[in-house]
Amino acid sequence: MKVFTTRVIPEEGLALLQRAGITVTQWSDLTEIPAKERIAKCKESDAMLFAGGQKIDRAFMEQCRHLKVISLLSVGYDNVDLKAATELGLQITNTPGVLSNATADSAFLLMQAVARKAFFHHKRILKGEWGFSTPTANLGVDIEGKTLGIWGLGNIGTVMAKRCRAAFGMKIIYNNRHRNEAAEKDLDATFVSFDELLQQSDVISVHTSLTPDTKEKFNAAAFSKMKPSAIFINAARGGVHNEKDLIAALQTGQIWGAGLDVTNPEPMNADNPLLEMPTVAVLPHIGSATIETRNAMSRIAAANVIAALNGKPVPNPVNHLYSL
Ligand SMILES: NC(=O)C1=CN([C@@H]2O[C@H](COP(=O)(O)OP(=O)(O)OC[C@H]3O[C@@H](n4cnc5c(N)ncnc54)[C@H](OP(=O)(O)O)[C@@H]3O)[C@@H](O)[C@H]2O)C=CC1
Ligand SMILES: O=CC(=O)O
Repeated sequence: MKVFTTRVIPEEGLALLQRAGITVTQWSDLTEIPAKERIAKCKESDAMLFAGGQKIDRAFMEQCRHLKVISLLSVGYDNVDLKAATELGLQITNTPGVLSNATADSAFLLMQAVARKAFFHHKRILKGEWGFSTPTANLGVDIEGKTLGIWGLGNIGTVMAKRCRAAFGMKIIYNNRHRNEAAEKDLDATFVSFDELLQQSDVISVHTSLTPDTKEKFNAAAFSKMKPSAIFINAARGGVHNEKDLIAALQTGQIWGAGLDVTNPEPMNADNPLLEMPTVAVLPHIGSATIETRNAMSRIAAANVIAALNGKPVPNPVNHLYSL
């Protein structure tokens, strides 16, 4: 049995595949595998393991119907045409749960970096601009006791809420499509409408998946309803906010700051005005990028491949989610 991986995967997942007697071929180049090459590799393989957000569309999958599984090394599957996959009988799997802590930690880090303008100060020091500090200079804002609004209180959103409650005694409000009663009980979280979330939050942290419903939900209309002191955090997908509208909201003081682990497009251009703003912090989509977490993700992605190649039920299917 043969699996092709579109990026070099962490050691632990690789070892699991090899121990299961599967021949692993990896795309070791640091650039994205070209589309033609990807089809050629698919034709030689029984399974594919995808890392990164490369589009997996109907045209590609029509040529790869023989695959026993397309195993994603990610929890997000917005890059896959799930409807087409299911119609073509292709199993798609993901790696939920194990990356929730690391990803929430990146949102937590961004929240504090924005509140204290940490990235801006770091850039100034690099430029030799330590400067003369006065009691009214270099001021950020406190987080303690403020209201955190989570949009998408699922696995990652719940960890972010826990962290913020434990560290800063934040009051938690949230908006989902469905109420999360367990989190309401555990975190004393209050379900609010989307507009109430915008109006009441001091920090809004986005943790929804990217879907037609969530696409560019944070646009001019949404930013105009937020507090001028609000911090916007997005560690989900860049497509959930409209970048032009975010820039305008920051420039006109409609909101105070923004922390982004995800941008649209990725990578962000180095001349993007967001990178020059004192109350903005940007990370290059590193939410799950810790040694422990990426190894855990690779073990799960490998387990999905091994199950599929052995004709067993895959542990983490996502096909059923396309109709939700
Ligand atoms: N920055 C990074 O590196 C990473 C980013 N991610 C992103 O984070 C996302 C969330 O991951 P995870 O927490 O594991 O997923 P979950 O499925 O556990 O949580 C997603 C949440 O979003 C809610 N949601 C979905 N659609 C809507 C909507 N239209 N309006 C309001 N809420 C909605 C869901 O609740 P309900 O359906 O009840 O409304 C659910 O609570 C991933 O899809 C991925 O895109 C993930 C890992 C790393
Ligand atoms: O963005 C990362 C993911 O796991 O989804």
